[in-house]
Amino acid sequence: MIVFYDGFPVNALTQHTTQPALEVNGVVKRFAGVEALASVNLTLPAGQVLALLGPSGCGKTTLLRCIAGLIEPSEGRILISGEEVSGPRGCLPPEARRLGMVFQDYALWPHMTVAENVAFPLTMQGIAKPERQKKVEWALKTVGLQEFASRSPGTLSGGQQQRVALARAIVSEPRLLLMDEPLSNLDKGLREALAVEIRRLIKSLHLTAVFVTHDQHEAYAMADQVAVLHKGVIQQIAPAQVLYRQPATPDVAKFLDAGTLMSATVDAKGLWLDSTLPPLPLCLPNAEQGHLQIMLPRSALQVSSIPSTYPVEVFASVYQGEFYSVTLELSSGGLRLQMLTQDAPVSQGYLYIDLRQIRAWDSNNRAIELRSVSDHSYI
Ligand SMILES: Nc1ncnc2c1ncn2[C@@H]1O[C@H](COP(=O)(O)OP(=O)(O)OP(=O)(O)O)[C@@H](O)[C@H]1O
Repeated sequence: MIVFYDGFPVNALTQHTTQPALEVNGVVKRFAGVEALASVNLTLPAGQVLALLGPSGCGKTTLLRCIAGLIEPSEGRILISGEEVSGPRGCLPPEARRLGMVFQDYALWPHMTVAENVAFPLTMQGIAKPERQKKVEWALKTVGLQEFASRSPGTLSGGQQQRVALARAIVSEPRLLLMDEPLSNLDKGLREALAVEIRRLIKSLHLTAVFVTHDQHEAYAMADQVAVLHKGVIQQIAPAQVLYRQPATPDVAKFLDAGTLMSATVDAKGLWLDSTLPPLPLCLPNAEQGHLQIMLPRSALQVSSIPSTYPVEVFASVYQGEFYSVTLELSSGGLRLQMLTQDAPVSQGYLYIDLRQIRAWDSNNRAIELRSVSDHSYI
């Protein structure tokens, strides 16, 4: 089937198939003495955008480069649209993988015009000039830069240069679009605008894309699924809302800064945040006892003037535009908790906690479900 976008055929972009666009199976990458990736598995359906998110050194770029064919995995297989591009039988070079790539520093050739930069992959493929011109025109129009075709990249702004890089990445109808920190060289306002623009473009062309970022807001703005990496391991792959509300491990919760992470103890009396405070009415299934890691999400906390078991004081409050980021101190214990509020916080009050929102993990970092032993969800 040939599909047209803005009058131009984009057949290869819109291959309708049930095959995943990308499969990564048991990929390990070792550099001398460093295991950058430890058995990574993921499957990305066609038409989806995946963000690789995580702290510096967690292996995001290594994974993207393995998918691109820029480095060879030590173990495992990578399939693009069902074709093995990396595995025990060897590795296809990047140029044979039919990918589009966008880099953080744009990687445009300064001695070529914008149009020549965009045409470059087509020239390498030996595509004849008339077709090349047509496709370059389409790609530049798609990113809104048709007026800039004869300009030198050096005369463009950062955002415009990244759009040229994007045009070059899509011009040869890639099976997969790969982007390495595509927005991190741009200032905040432009980053947000371009994130939305890139996502719209990817969706309108029915592309499948994988991008690396260390910025969770960028990941949420652009991706359908976010994979959080920690020390070469994918800890969780999920849509942003699931990730934020139900982080699979304490490392994910910590990286997303989704609330206050702390250790706690559970016994027959309840969940103890601190030995000087009354326990929360929560228990484990089968009445197990022991040490846990828990997270109290910001959204689970409220402060009221109506007395509760937990008197609190506002330790610090930072106005952040539409809300205040507040650090509370539990009066009796000195324990500090993070919360958000839209109204200017009063200096003291009583804490109410939505018990249903508390997340817990056992000593092996496995998520476990807490059960309420109270009739109330807020205490
Ligand atoms: N060519 C290399 N030789 C040796 N070690 C490497 C090489 N490339 C990456 N590493 C190591 O592998 C680990 C993962 O690096 P990688 O660049 O994938 O992380 P990252 O998550 O992309 O980090 P950042 O956000 O800082 O770019 C790091 O410990 C890094 O030092």
